[in-house]
Amino acid sequence: MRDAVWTALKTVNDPELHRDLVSLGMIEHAEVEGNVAHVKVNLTTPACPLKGQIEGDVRAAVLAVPGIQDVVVTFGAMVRPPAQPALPGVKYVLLVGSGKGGVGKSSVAVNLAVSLARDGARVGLLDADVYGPSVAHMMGQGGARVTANAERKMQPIEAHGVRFLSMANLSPAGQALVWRGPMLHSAIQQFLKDAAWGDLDYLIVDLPPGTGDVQLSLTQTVHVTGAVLVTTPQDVALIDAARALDMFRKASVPVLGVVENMSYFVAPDTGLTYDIFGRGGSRKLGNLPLLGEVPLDVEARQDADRGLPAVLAHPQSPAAAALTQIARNLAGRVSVQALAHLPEQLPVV
Ligand SMILES: Nc1ncnc2c1ncn2[C@@H]1O[C@H](COP(=O)(O)OP(=O)(O)OP(=O)(O)O)[C@@H](O)[C@H]1O
Repeated sequence: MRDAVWTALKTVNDPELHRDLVSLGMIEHAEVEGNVAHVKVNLTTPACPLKGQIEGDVRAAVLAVPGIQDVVVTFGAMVRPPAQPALPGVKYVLLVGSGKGGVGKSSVAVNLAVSLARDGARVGLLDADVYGPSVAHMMGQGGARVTANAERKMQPIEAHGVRFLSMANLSPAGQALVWRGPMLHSAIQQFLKDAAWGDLDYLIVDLPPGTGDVQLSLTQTVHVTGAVLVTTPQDVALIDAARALDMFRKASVPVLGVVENMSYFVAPDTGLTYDIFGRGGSRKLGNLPLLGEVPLDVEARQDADRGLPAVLAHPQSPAAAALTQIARNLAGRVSVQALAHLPEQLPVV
């Protein structure tokens, strides 16, 4: 019966990778006790967006095996290392960029990082928005100071399950940075290479808005896995987003998808929906996967101001639910991209 269960599992495909779970090395074990099958599936990311579907497909396939009365499906997860790690110990570097300022790029970066960590991934967050570093405040750590460890490396600050570094925790509050390109380049290098990030599945990088020195520095310093483009749906934002898209393409950074922020607003008193900036506008950016639409949300803004990311403070709110799903969709896209060129048979992890 055990063999029949394995044969049944070979008919279940990962919905995104379009290959069966056995050849993908995702079945950690499949045993039969009496008439109950116990199957452990090792996902390619703890933030798997299709866990429910995989569970349903496994159950259906195994229950079809004659003699099996019940199936217990458990899950583990290990983010597979890419062929080329981004940095020593860091599997994937994901840039969060925008064309225009103020479209919610930092809010998205913070909530993506916290959401992936909540799902069980090891996550770092680098605030590379050196001119307007807001990540520290949004993480509730505006007053914290970065220290050096025994090896004289910068020690990331830990908050909400995420390790992060921001210029805001290095320079005195309220002081402007007046830096030229080469200084910025070395600051970014230090943040990436002279910091004790430890082992990370994902390092999320909040870029400054627009197309400039920092973006270039980053793509020259590490192997970037991909970028997420945040935009609001109105034409003036989309024009700048298209420019950012072009920059990523020229730097050979794959754009993993678009987040449409401030997509719509649901009035709390009437429940009526208002498309203030023109919902769905980000589809004009062409054939990019839409990772999700985040509504305008007063609570999410208040949460950001008091340093508690919305996915933690109000996880059930529509904005937080959208951000959680976006984080999972992104993790799914990273797995797909990383595992796109698979050998025929992968070892079980
Ligand atoms: N969906 C949303 N609903 C309500 N407020 C939001 C939403 N997204 C972002 N905000 C608020 O809008 C403001 C700007 O957001 P944020 O700082 O994330 O933008 P940004 O694109 O990173 O800006 P910058 O150009 O400074 O880098 C913040 O006060 C944030 O809390």
